[in-house]
Amino acid sequence: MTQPKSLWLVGAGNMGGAMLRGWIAAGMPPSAVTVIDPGAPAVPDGVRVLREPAGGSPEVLVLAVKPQLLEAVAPSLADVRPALLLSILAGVEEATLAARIPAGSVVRAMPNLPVAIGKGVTALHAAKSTAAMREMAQALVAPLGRVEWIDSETMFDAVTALSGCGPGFVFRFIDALAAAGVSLGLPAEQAARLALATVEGAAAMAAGAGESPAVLADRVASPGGSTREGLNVLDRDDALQCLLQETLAASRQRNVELAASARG
Ligand SMILES: NC(=O)C1=CN([C@@H]2O[C@H](COP(=O)(O)OP(=O)(O)OC[C@H]3O[C@@H](n4cnc5c(N)ncnc54)[C@H](O)[C@@H]3O)[C@@H](O)[C@H]2O)C=CC1
Ligand SMILES: O=C(O)[C@@H]1CCC=N1
Repeated sequence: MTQPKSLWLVGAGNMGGAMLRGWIAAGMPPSAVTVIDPGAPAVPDGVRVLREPAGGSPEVLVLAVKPQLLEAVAPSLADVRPALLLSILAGVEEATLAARIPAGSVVRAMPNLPVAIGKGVTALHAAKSTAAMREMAQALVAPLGRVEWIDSETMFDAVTALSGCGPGFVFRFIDALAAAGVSLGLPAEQAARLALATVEGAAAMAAGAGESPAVLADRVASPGGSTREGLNVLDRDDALQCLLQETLAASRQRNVELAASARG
């Protein structure tokens, strides 16, 4: 990996912390990283933690605070001149970021929580970045899992809804699968183990298979069998499809609102 000489992580909560764990596990030297977070988060050994910037500029600044905090945080970064600003703020556009933080290049990123274990997805977009800083951004997130460049920033809110928020929806599905098992009489703890292992195995199989998930689903559903009966419930009036469309549309709409309020 092309290591940045210095990286500031502004905000090391759930997502910033997950990226930091992923980077350190992938071999980034802790001494290259400074976390700036007044919440005094727990960080890997050797990572410096400051409550606020204390002068100087890093090569890479990763912005990982809540989108609603951009206005409050930006003044403390007004004199910081990173070569690359990598923002993971949901909804907040590159132009909004560039107007507040004087970085050489701005790259927008949308990671998801499994980056902590190197199994995440990170979407990237950069309208005005130099090629070198695009490469730096890509090299930075590559050890965290899959990387996808998004052609148009207008698609970023949709990507955020799908892969950024997606783990939340999958975690909820695992719980719902287990609860449905409990409703059939299974003990709760056993149902939870069965649901989790089933999703883990099915996802790993789908990731490694040459066939689509639709073909794999048909392979589970032997004609006249019980899986088909269950799939008929999910497919009736496109019930599952409609539910997920509504789910992603609601998430995307929230990102649109966050972008509008960050624009000011
Ligand atoms: N949680 C997730 O799965 C994902 C989150 N994101 C984005 O990541 C960003 C952070 O979200 P979470 O980590 O979930 O939130 P969080 O609330 O867990 O973390 C935010 C962190 O910012 C810190 N903070 C507050 N004020 C600060 C300041 N003035 N300077 C520096 N740090 C400050 C807090 O102490 C906290 O540690 C958001 O913009 C969100 O859109 C993006 C993809 C996925
Ligand atoms: O829900 C949130 O605010 C963030 C954005 C993407 C995933 N989590």
